[in-house]
Amino acid sequence: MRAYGRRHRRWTRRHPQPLLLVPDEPVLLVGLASIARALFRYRSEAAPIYAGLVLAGVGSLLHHTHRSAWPLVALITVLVAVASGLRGFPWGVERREERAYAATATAVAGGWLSAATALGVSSRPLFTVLVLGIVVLGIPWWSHRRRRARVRVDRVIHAWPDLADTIGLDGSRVMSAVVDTWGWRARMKLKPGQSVTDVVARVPAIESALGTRPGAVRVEQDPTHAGRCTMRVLAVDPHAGAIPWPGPTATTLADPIELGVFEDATTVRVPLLRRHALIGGTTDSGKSGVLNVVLGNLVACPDVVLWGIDLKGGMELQPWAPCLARLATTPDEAPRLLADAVAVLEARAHASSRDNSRVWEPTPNAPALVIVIDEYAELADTAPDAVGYAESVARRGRAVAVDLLAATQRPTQKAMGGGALRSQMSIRVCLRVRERRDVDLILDKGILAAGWHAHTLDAPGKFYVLADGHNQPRRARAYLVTDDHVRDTAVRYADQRPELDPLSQAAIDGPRRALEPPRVTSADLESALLSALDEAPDDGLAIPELIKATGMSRTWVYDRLHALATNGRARQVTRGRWRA
Ligand SMILES: Nc1ncnc2c1ncn2[C@@H]1O[C@H](COP(=O)(O)OP(=O)(O)OP(=O)(O)O)[C@@H](O)[C@H]1O
Repeated sequence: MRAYGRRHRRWTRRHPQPLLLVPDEPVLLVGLASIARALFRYRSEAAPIYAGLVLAGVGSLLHHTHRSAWPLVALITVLVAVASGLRGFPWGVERREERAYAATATAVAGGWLSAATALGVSSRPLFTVLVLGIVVLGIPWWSHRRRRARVRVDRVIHAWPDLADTIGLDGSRVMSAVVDTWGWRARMKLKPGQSVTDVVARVPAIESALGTRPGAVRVEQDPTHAGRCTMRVLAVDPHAGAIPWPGPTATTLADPIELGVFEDATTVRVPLLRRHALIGGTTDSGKSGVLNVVLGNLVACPDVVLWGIDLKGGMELQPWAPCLARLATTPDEAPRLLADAVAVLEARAHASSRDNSRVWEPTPNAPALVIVIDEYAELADTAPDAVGYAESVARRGRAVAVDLLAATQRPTQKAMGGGALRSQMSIRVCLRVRERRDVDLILDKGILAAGWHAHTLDAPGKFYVLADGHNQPRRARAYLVTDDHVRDTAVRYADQRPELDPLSQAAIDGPRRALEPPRVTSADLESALLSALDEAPDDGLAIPELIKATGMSRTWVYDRLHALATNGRARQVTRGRWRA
């Protein structure tokens, strides 16, 4: 018997028989049901045809029942087309190109319906126009990337219960999904007892089931619920090509600046208020690109006055000139500009201590002052007088909202003042560097060993950022701001730039000071310590961080902290950690 079974199995393997399904339902019903299922499944692809059929049906009905209503149909068409073009209403589209498409499609469809109401669907040119309209308007619809992505995601969500069974996450559910530029993200609810660790362990299986490239799926825990997580699916590698700048997103200096995107397609957001920034990288690494992203945002902020120093003859900053209140392009102008910045910060510091206010809150009437320096090493070489002022601004400017934004190709010890300037720069952006040791010079000592491998960055605009909230080595790519973007943005905001407040302007207009390198007074150092304590996180700053912020010795820092603690201006949060 067993031998017969074996022979039979072998025979059926060699001579496979067609599978004969015997449905319980009548064949016609089963056939209709599968057609209906297919029509429903491909509803997005077939939408232009369905829309054409609906138009033909409604047109025919209106022609027979309300032939004289065609002007009303035409009027409604105009109103809806205008609303879709301006607001995306009622189609729920936001992007400009999508709104334009919606308005055109509405106008064509409504125009055709008005004509069909008056003349009848079968009148000769109308039928041809309908078919042509379906084909012509269907082409952008069928090729639209976001629509296709949305359909793919819908299908994945639909098929998820089966996929989840296959990959060992049975019982998990996709609650919602959103399509974006890089792919899509879904909120998932796990079966009781499952955790995000189970999902992370199955990421390769998920990638295989979804048919993505390896590394395309990331999973993040929902911070409010242990049984929920977000699954991010990257359809394209965000760093594969240049990423177009979406335009300014900041409307005040208090808004973080969006510099670009990390490898997992999350946006790089960096807060600039009361912080100095250093951008370093070898030639053609994209330093001016990063400066342009920052400037493109700052020109849109009505609470920032911008000054620029560009000793490469204004090559980089000149296009922003309509938005810069001052631009120094020679070794003579640069120290004068920085000396004026020091005068502004001194006047503000004096006013703040008189009014007993600790920090300068930028507003359009009392704006912050941001000084952008392209190629800082050039400044150190050709205008050494300016360096003392720049360091003074770096040390004392934060509390009074006078900030530096410096780019440098050669982050030499000399240019960086032996690290004194760098230590004041709490935002550091490191693009591609030629030598490994430059990573330590731009970012921080020992950081190369911690995985910040900027020497391996392989395309312009790629960078690492070290700043508040960015303490891990994650590769990012800056948005690409084209020359046209720069020109358009500069023209757009040129008329909206604020002026310095009267106090700061008076400090500049006052008697000209001799260009001596500023002396560092104990009041300066104390204000640097106070501003560091003011900006300290809730758990305070450690003594080495305060030593770095002031450039002073441990003993000096301890002495001042105890004196400030006695006056109630500083407190020890935990052992060895202080804040205001
Ligand atoms: N974010 C970016 N994405 C893609 N390409 C970029 C990006 N930033 C810059 N580039 C390209 O890299 C090239 C050099 O950029 P950029 O001028 O900003 O470099 P740089 O470091 O300022 O150079 P230099 O040291 O000579 O001033 C340009 O051709 C630019 O188009």
